[in-house]
Amino acid sequence: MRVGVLGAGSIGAIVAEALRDGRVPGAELAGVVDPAPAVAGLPMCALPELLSTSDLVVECAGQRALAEAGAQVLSAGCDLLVVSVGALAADGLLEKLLAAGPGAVHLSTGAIGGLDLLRSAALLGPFERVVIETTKKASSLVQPWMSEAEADALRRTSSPVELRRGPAREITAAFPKSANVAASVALAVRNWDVVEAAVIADPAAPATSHVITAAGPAGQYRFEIRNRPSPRTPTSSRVVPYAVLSALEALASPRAVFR
Ligand SMILES: NC(=O)C1=CN([C@@H]2O[C@H](COP(=O)(O)OP(=O)(O)OC[C@H]3O[C@@H](n4cnc5c(N)ncnc54)[C@H](O)[C@@H]3O)[C@@H](O)[C@H]2O)C=CC1
Ligand SMILES: O=C([O-])CC(=O)C(=O)O
Repeated sequence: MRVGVLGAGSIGAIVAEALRDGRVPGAELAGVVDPAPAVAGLPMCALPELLSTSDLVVECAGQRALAEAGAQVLSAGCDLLVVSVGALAADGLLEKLLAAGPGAVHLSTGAIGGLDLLRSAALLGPFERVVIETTKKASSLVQPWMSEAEADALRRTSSPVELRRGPAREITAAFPKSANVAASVALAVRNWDVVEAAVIADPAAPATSHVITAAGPAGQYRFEIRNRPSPRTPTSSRVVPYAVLSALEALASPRAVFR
């Protein structure tokens, strides 16, 4: 399987290096598209060239890049592995991608787990309540839409502060580099409206945490994830490129894969 990488920042660079170095059985690196890659020594190319040489493209370039390039990837016949899952909160984007085929759409589990169980349980009956609370280092959560006063208070805070709480669709759009996981949970439970998401800024947070609680007819669940942040891009957890590599391994050589 020839894999193209769209976006070679903290996630994509690790994915591209592993593919280049032959560390994913059955997969090889077709090329990398990024105007400003995080590392040197990758085989850079333009998007049209990537699409003509890849069987599958991994998007690790951000929500806007997925919205702009996703349909083009799929209509070129490449499968697409999405990391910026939160882009799918935009009205109609998932439908547009699914209609753009022949390429198939895959979603990365990214920074969290439990999605398989939530997905299974949602088949028995709708969840009554689902909450995902994300806590990150305060300084990494400043957003362009914040007022100068709010951004300043966030940089200076000495205690944890809940920045926003609301529907998953709104929170993932408000924190596009930090709350893709809220969209992943909503897609797993098959219902955007039941999922409440919160983003909490903690100046002293040694790790990024995601706490997912869910209750429905199949049972009650609580997943608590504490991830080390990426040293390069602290909004992203260090495990995310390895979630991508695990998915690529399963797609390229499916041997005893959990489904
Ligand atoms: N599903 C999940 O659990 C998670 C999803 N993410 C998503 O992954 C994205 C990438 O994360 P990182 O690698 O940590 O960010 P990063 O900022 O380190 O890297 C992003 C890279 O994409 C490049 N880029 C931007 N627009 C591009 C375009 N149109 N075409 C090609 N390259 C482009 C940038 O130059 C940069 O090198 C985040 O923005 C976020 O949306 C991040 C963490 C977890
Ligand atoms: O990496 C993480 O912990 C989560 C993240 O940034 C996101 O969901 O956008």
